[in-house]
Amino acid sequence: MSSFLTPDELSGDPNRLFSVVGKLGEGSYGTVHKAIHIRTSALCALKLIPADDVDDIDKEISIMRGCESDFVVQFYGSWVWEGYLWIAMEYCGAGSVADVMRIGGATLREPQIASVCAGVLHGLRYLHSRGKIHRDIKAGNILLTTSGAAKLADFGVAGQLSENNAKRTTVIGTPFWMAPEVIQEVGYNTLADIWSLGITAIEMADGHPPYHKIHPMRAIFMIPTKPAPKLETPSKWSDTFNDFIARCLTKNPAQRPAADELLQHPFVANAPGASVLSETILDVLDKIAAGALESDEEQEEDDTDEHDAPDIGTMRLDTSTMKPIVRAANISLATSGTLKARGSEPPHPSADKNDEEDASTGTMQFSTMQIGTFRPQSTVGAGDLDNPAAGTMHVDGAGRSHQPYQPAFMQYLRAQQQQSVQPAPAHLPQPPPPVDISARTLLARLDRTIEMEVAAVHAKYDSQRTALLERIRVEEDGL
Ligand SMILES: Nc1ncnc2c1ncn2[C@@H]1O[C@H](COP(=O)(O)OP(=O)(O)OP(=O)(O)O)[C@@H](O)[C@H]1O
Repeated sequence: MSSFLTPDELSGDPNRLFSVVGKLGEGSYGTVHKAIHIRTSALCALKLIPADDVDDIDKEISIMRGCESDFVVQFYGSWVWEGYLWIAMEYCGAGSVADVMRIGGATLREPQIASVCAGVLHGLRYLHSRGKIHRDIKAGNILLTTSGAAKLADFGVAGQLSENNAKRTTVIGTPFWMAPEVIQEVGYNTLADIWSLGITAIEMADGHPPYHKIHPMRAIFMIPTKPAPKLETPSKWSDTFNDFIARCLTKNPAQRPAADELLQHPFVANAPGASVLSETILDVLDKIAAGALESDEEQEEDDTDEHDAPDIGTMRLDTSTMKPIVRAANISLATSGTLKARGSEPPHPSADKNDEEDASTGTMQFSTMQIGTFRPQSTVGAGDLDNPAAGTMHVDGAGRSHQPYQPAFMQYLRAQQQQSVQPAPAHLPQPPPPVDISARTLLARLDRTIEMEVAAVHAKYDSQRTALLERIRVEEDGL
């Protein structure tokens, strides 16, 4: 699939090209919105990143731009416009695998995990054959279409290997999913992604990665020193699945199989097609339509009161200090359309107390400052978009502060949001309920309805087709 954008649309103000339907989620670098390309009516996802970290951003774009695979989210175009980088990309209607598990309230079944792993391995085979390392494989970075196809996304920390530089040493990724050799800084290559896939398979089965109850900074020390993790209850799963995980989680990268080889493993070689996820996705879309996101938001607010510790997002390198940065992925709610983003598991509330354990316990002494810097969401540019009340100011190189630019559609969405949440003062009569629904709201509703109908048609087609194929197979076998 190539971009629907014409060359002249790739310059100038992107506001004129898209009608934004609502927010899909928020990562550690920016916000993602569902949008319609006005000229073609094509749906797409728009990622907005404050353009103050140009090196990182250029890398994400150049890696995405060069990819043409059904297993990698398609890049359509990008613009730098008044302080923000806009990236238009393929829209994946079911959100991330992490979203599906969270909103569905359940982990995935073994055939579903096999189907996702097969998609991820196809995506990795494609990337690795081009010398690219994803470096952040986890359920939150695997997107699903409404028909259940898995695609790799979020190339914010991906790396490119060259002939002169066949191994990387930068510590990067999300702590629980990191391969031992990445943490040890002994040099790593594409096989680091295979380790992260093994951890992701455990995440899809158990609902969280190994060591999730331990502070991520401590987990970083445990991953290289402890034996490779396994499923929480191996006996609940097939031997084939247990073996697939053991192969991915081979501690010595020299013995770890590559994506090509793993695609022959019976766990993925016999994996069912994407339709195995259809029912779960339909259920999730139903829950969203029934207001699951709204109740989720309330829950999120309650949780925020209880736990002060930040969610841990992807680690990236601070180019000025050459130390990893852990940005808090304090993610807010999708206002319409698809799914809310989910960060990594929050660190255990009591974990900080244990940061500096006695070396005699076998745990290395460390403090978070040695590993990197926690940056609360309020200091991350993207957070400013949604929280003008926090009044966060950006400071430019000359020390001048300035309010961040807001794209026109963000101002519109925010005004709409404020209208819907601000109660009238108690002493004034309540205004009559609004009867004049805006065209944008109607369009958003229409879009959501059609999307669900298309997903339902897909699911129906897939199940009838599977049944007919089975009948054909039985009839032909009987001949
Ligand atoms: N192409 C897309 N189609 C549909 N939803 C998307 C798309 N891209 C992102 N999203 C949604 O937006 C959320 C945020 O995505 P983003 O890539 O900014 O951050 P993340 O990967 O969740 O976090 P981090 O950057 O910390 O790894 C995703 O979790 C997903 O719910």
